[in-house]
Amino acid sequence: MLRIAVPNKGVLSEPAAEMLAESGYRQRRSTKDLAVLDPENDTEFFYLRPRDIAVYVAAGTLDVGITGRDMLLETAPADGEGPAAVEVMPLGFGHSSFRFASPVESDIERVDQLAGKRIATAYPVLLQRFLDDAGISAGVVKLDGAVETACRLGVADAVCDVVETGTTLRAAGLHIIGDPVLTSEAVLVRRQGAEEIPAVAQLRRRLRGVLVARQYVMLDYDCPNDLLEKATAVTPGIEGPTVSPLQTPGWSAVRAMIARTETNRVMDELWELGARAILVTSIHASRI
Ligand SMILES: Nc1ncnc2c1ncn2[C@@H]1O[C@H](COP(=O)(O)OP(=O)(O)OP(=O)(O)O)[C@@H](O)[C@H]1O
Ligand SMILES: O=P(O)(O)OC[C@H]1O[C@H](OP(=O)(O)OP(=O)(O)O)[C@H](O)[C@@H]1O
Ligand SMILES: [Mg+2]
Repeated sequence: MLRIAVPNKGVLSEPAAEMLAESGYRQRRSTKDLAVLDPENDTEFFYLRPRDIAVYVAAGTLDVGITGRDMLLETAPADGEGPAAVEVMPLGFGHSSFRFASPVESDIERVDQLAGKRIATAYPVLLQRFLDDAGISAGVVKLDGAVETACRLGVADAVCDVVETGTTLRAAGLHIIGDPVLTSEAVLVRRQGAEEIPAVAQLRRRLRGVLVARQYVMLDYDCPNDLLEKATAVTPGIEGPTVSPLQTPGWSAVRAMIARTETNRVMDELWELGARAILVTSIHASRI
């Protein structure tokens, strides 16, 4: 039986469950359910705090889990201090960055000016590791959340926090300083050194299938044979485009996957080249 940890709350919770459902697994009906059995896939899901997921996976109690890269690194044991969980694959949602910010009216504008200051964060391990690597000595104020308010209330001079749109920072009168300490997204994790069991390999293929279906579209077009070389260079596909003869002499039909974000640019380019009947369709599911 495969045992999978899924975030029970927070921004990662819904998209993680959605991705698993799209991958053909049964998911919980109510947000109060703590576990769900999926007998058809011989799998059990456990709904846990995203911050705790890597801990269960590292201990070997659960085979794999979905959590944020930042949370995985925050809970990782120091080198040689017990088993760790490691990232297996990024899942394409829950993007954020972990960054420093200071009050707009303060004189802290660069990371090196954080020396001797108090920095509030909900990720003290990540922050301390960064400060050690950068050779900056500063005070770390550990908070549980709503970190942005710490400066206004006088417990910190700056913060190091998760930023997505930056709205929360701006509303708190803070501005970003320096480059991101870390860029994060939801990731699949498993125990370091764990042998790949067939059920995990299948889960990964299914998740990758969903990622491909979300990131790519299928493109079909008709093309004069003398333009085929140029046209297929624009649409190389993943393993090469399918080219089949059309009944109209001198023309071929081409089929290839392209990145969803490139759709209109590629269609315009093909049209300019002389391709016609250019059609785009969504991919419902895939195994690549
Ligand atoms: N806009 C966002 N706000 C917060 N976290 C985000 C955002 N976008 C992505 N994430 C990611 O989600 C995870 C944080 O999840 P969550 O907010 O559930 O945890 P938490 O803040 O510790 O818990 P809680 O808010 O319930 O106290 C991190 O991996 C973070 O990088
Ligand atoms: O850049 P933004 O799009 O504004 O998003 C980032 C904010 O969202 C998160 O808070 P959350 O809602 O998880 O509350 P918390 O701080 O209490 O955990 C995070 O800690 C930031 O405060
Ligand atoms: Mg939060």
